[in-house]
Amino acid sequence: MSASDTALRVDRVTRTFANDTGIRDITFEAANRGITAVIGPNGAGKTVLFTIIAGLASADSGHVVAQPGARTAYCPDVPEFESWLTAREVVENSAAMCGGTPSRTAPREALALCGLSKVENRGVANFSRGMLQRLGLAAALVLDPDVLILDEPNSALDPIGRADIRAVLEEQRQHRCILLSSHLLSEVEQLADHVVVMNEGRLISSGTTSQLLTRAADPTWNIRLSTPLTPEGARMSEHMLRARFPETRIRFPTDAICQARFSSFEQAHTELPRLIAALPAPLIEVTLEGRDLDAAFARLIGDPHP
Ligand SMILES: Nc1ncnc2c1ncn2[C@@H]1O[C@H](COP(=O)(O)OP(=O)(O)OP(=O)(O)O)[C@@H](O)[C@H]1O
Repeated sequence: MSASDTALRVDRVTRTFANDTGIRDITFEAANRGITAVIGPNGAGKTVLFTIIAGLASADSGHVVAQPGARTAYCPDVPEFESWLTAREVVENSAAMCGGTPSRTAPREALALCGLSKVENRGVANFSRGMLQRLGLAAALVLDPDVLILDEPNSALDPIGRADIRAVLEEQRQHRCILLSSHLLSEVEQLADHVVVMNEGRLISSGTTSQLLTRAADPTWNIRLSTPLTPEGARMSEHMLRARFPETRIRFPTDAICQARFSSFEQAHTELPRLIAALPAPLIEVTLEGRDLDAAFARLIGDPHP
């Protein structure tokens, strides 16, 4: 990533606590347009990292380098607001912190974007956690930040709310650097350009979403046949294919799927087309097993039961 494409560089950031928890030696870069997701199990250090990037906490060592004059907004997972304010007042107060610089997003527009127009005049005291999350995002958007940090922005949202916020982030990614953490890995997979994986305070992987999926994937393919085989046909095919491809683990988990596990992606590159040609029926689909972020994440953090 060139310096002009980089919104911020996290350089060997360490912050530890008395109980030996915290984060250690975290280094990565985030692009100035797009979504960088930070994922990791509970206690991995995502919030500690975000509060340091946002300037709300300091590191023991290391640096966070942003573009000169860049504005940062941080939204915690369930933000808290003064209970006597209305939603609109919360967002207007936030906009007032812009210090006279015109924001790309006006308060009422931000409320509308986050699905809060109908309740903009309601007091926030009785807002649900999901509504507070929407409001936190609206209050952050009116600041027109160059770096928008969202700590688990969808943890309290229902499926419709998640789709709404996903649409907002899809649009906002064109204007700013968005850093987000989430345990909903299917959401991350749809949204993120770059994924940073943390575990027990350390960075264990950083790369584009597709690099991560490929790096963590197993060289196992499921080949779906157009016509199911008889049990006898499947047994005979398995026998014949195993004899012909002795280095590949071949089985028929169902009567219409041949599963082939290669020793490496390199071996698969040469063997998979030959195996397909040797199948007893035409195929309709070839998919890489476990090529989703949940499976990649489980493998990266060493979960023996992904
Ligand atoms: N102020 C603090 N004092 C002591 N320990 C802390 C403090 N803040 C965080 N920790 C510890 O640092 C570790 C990382 O915490 P953090 O909240 O960043 O995790 P997380 O990845 O955000 O987890 P979750 O997914 O559960 O939100 C945890 O073990 C936590 O107990």
